[in-house]
Amino acid sequence: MISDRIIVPLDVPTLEDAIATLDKLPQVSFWKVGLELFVGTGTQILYILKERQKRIFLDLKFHDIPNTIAGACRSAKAYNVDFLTLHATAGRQALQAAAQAVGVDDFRPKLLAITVLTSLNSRELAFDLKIPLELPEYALQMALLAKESGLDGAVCSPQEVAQLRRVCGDDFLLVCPGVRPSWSQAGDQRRVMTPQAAIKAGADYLVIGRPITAAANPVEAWERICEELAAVG
Ligand SMILES: O=C(O)c1cc(=O)[nH]c(=O)n1[C@@H]1O[C@H](COP(=O)(O)O)[C@@H](O)[C@H]1O
Repeated sequence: MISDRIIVPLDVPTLEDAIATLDKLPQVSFWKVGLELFVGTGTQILYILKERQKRIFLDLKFHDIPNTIAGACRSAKAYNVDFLTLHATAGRQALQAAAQAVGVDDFRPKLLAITVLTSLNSRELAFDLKIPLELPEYALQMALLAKESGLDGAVCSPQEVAQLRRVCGDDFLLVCPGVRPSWSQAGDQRRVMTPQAAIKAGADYLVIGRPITAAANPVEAWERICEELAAVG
């Protein structure tokens, strides 16, 4: 089902808020737990999601030295989450250490590398971060580094997903935040596309938060996105 390819982030500060969001949207099968909720409330939400038989994307975006990354990945594996993120810019050794730490069994989380955050534009990449490559080329290089290092996939903007799909192949998972239906606000996202365009361009999964969770009627927003995606076929 196309709706199983939409991941909704639980970007809220408390467990009560998270549970209220889960209760409001029982149709959602895949939830993302990120820094705000995890730092604020710890691991309890992971058990709640498991009890409700939901898939879990643990988005802690590790960025550290290889030894620390490996330990963090081993610790995260214990929660039986489906996806886990780390920054490609942690470097080849750290990415390889992460892949080795989670192992090859069926219960390991799929490791996804952040390429270039969807809140950045090409000007910031060049002038603030001093990256001399064009943004799409840099995102592609980060994805290739992740693939060569043994990761399962990458997180990228929908604006780069077609190129990453072409070069990285069909068995490399591509997860796209920065997704905005035509009727929603971009907010702090800089490189956005609509859900239909992102799926057509080759995304496996879409991360869509505020257009659903901050909508006046989240269920209606969710259904509208699902209907729009169903039309893609
Ligand atoms: O790793 C992520 O999920 C992520 C990577 C990225 O480049 N951009 C990005 O927005 N995200 C996450 O995707 C979600 C997007 O939420 P909305 O902007 O509300 O749709 C947030 O939870 C972000 O932390």
